[in-house]
Amino acid sequence: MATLSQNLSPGDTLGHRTGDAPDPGPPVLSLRDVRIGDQVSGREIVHGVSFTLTPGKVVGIVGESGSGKTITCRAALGILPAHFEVTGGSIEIHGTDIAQLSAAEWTALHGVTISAVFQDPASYLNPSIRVGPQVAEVVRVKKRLTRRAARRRAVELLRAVHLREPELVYGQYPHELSGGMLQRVLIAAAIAAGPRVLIADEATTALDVTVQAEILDLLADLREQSGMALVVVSHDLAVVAQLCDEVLVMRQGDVVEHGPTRTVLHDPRHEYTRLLIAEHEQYGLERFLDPKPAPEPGPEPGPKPEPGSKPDPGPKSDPDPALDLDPDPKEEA
Ligand SMILES: Nc1ncnc2c1ncn2[C@@H]1O[C@H](COP(=O)(O)OP(=O)(O)OP(=O)(O)O)[C@@H](O)[C@H]1O
Repeated sequence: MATLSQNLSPGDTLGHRTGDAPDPGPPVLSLRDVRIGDQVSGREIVHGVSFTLTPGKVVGIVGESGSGKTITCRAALGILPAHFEVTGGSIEIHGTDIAQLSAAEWTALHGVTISAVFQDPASYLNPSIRVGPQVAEVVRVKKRLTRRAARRRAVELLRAVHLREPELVYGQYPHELSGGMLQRVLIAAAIAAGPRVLIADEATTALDVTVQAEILDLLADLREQSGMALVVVSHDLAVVAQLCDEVLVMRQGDVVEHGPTRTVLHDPRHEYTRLLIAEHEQYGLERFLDPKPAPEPGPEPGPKPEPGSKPDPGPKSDPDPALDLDPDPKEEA
């Protein structure tokens, strides 16, 4: 699969690139013992979530329905429902406590530093506006491009998320596109301003298996090529096994288990995690946990893949200049 943002130069802000020595850099997002309460019922909904995202890192959040995954993400995005509030702990984006941010500062961060894709893309797009201009608007506002440059950029982004005939898609209305196409449009809009963190909340749940696999590849690509960090919320342990470095297992507002994905999925400590894994095994989770051994060793065999390691995606194709996630506005305008 072609890759995204491959022409970021080494000094670009997104930093981490495939093949670099691991230098994660300072956290882009960190949650410390975050508690969230519902002011109406007086109930605490989330009882302390902590994790740290450095550039290029992918953290998964799994757990049963209603366990607090989405609310936790919404807290990190500063978009909690009206009667919810962070009642304890702290959330920092690039070292700044979000409790200190003004509305204008949030507006500046959204899309540029932190962005999100949720399930049900249709509800996030305006049905009466063609999809291309909706993506172009994000670029125009966040990257301060002219209308013409923003249009060109939007088409590039639609191509980058592997929509065939991006020019045609640009002029289509949401109802003319399939669920998978809409989800790609939403991803295009979410990555349009080159965010350092993308929160993907059940972003592939509604899609068929093939489209889901393509979108997961796309997210993995973005992470590898641009150093974008990801929070992946999913019911599906196979998604987490494929994509995430670390996983949190939530149940009823508690994090019952948290650790490297491989460790948690191979050696679950909590009864609930064991149950989740047992439920998934019938759907072939082991495919992702135990990738096939490497083919016949050559003269200098590489290390044997550890159980649970991600399959080697193979060499990346040549950089495509159209795929720079963070173009210089001066050049484009
Ligand atoms: N907008 C809202 N208004 C009222 N209660 C809400 C709202 N959003 C979530 N809740 C409640 O907060 C709790 C946590 O919900 P949340 O959506 O975070 O769960 P989740 O783990 O993401 O579940 P799912 O996997 O079903 O999306 C639940 O009890 C839910 O009913």
